[in-house]
Amino acid sequence: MEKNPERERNQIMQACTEHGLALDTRQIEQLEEYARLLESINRSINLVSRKEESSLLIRHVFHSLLVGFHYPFQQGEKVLDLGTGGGLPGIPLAIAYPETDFLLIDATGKKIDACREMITTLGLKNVHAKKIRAEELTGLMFDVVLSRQVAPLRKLCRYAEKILRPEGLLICLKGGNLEKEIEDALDSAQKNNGLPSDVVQHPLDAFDPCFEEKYIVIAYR
Ligand SMILES: C[S@@+](CC[C@H](N)C(=O)[O-])C[C@H]1O[C@@H](n2cnc3c(N)ncnc32)[C@H](O)[C@@H]1O
Repeated sequence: MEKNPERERNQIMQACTEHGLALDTRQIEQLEEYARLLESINRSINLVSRKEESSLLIRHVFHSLLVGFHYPFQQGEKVLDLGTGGGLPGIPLAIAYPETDFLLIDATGKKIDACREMITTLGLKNVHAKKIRAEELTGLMFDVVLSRQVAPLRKLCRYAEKILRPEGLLICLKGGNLEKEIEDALDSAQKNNGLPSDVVQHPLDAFDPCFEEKYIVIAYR
């Protein structure tokens, strides 16, 4: 799809306003700058699919912001982005919610280096990046664990249940038919007395045709 920056900006601003996510001019500029940095770094490090670069602002940045339509992050909350890659969904959400603390983790060091470079360039103070595997993370607790296109729900639940506060949520961005995956996660949780006790799936196709068969999946304790 051909880029139309003004149309994309208006699309994002309108949807965010309608869903109670107020973004000021500086935040919009930071989101666009992040999309440019991602596109540029993506030429040397594979952070996002290259064939999708033309509408990167919509496919990746807007897609990440949609989490905020279902979970408005609060001041002082601690959020983990597990398997962040090039900072998705953590960096767009850190821009949109400057009073919330985000930690981005990934098993791949060069992706974390790229995240750190983008965080510094964008001047973000509420987001940090660390090279570590999810299963090695100890001593930290989070209000929300986020994950976009990383692992089956059952596996993400096993990681998240050890690091989520009692009322905490696991929020995933996923695609395709998720019925079997959700059933597996619920079965496994019942056997292990773990996360999740319930899973809710929210379709995203109303926000843009490129989100057809994409969902926000929320796993509750
Ligand atoms: C398909 S990429 C998605 C990246 C990003 N979330 C996005 O939406 O563009 C999956 C990422 O998860 C990371 N990953 C997979 N398993 C992980 C684990 N157990 N701990 C930390 N990172 C992991 C990989 O290194 C990779 O960068």
